[in-house]
Amino acid sequence: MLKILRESLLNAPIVHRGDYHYFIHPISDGVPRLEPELLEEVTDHILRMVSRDFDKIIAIEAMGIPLATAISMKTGVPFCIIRKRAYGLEGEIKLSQETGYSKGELYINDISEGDRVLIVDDVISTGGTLVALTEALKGVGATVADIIVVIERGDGVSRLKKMGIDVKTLVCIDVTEKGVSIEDIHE
Ligand SMILES: O=P(O)(O)OC[C@H]1O[C@H](OP(=O)(O)OP(=O)(O)O)[C@H](O)[C@@H]1O
Ligand code: HPA
Repeated sequence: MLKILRESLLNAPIVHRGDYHYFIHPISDGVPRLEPELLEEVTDHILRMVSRDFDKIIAIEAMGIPLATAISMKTGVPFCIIRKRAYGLEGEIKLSQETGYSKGELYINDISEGDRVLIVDDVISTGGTLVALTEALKGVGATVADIIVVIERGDGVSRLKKMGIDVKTLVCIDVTEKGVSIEDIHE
């Protein structure tokens, strides 16, 4: 299980974004191409790890989108995208996103009080994105049924755990300038 994910991570190239060693991978970048076999391997695994008790899937632009699309088609549950662009619709919520290498704004639309959401994303690193998103969802009154992230690096998961928020991940990696190594894989 997760054979394609494991092998593709071990072959991922590294580039520098300031001091940050950034790995480039089909799931986190769509580069190189995302083969359907990898997307299916990852999506099937996600569906084995989460409770099925959600009525909306939330994806974070950009690379949460292919995952949410596949999960939506397998479950019949609709998905909403947290966008980097404002629409100016009534009720739109703006949040500040800070990652290990970038800062920007995210905008939530069409999430309401009482929604039970599955949050899906490609990578968790510092946890900055998920901290901001989960706080905003709490403000809206939505319930988070599960948070599932494919690739874990850094201390984001323990940062969220200290806040009482459980994040499930498929694989935990370490990234140096030499490449990716696998620390833990949830097969
Ligand atoms: O845990 P953090 O340090 O917050 O990092 C994780 C975030 O970084 C990436 O987003 P990015 O803004 O690079 O978007 P992308 O999906 O467009 O690559 C990734 O998709 C997560 O959303
Ligand atoms: O190193 C990374 N690579 C791809 N996406 C990411 N999102 C956070 N860190 C990374």
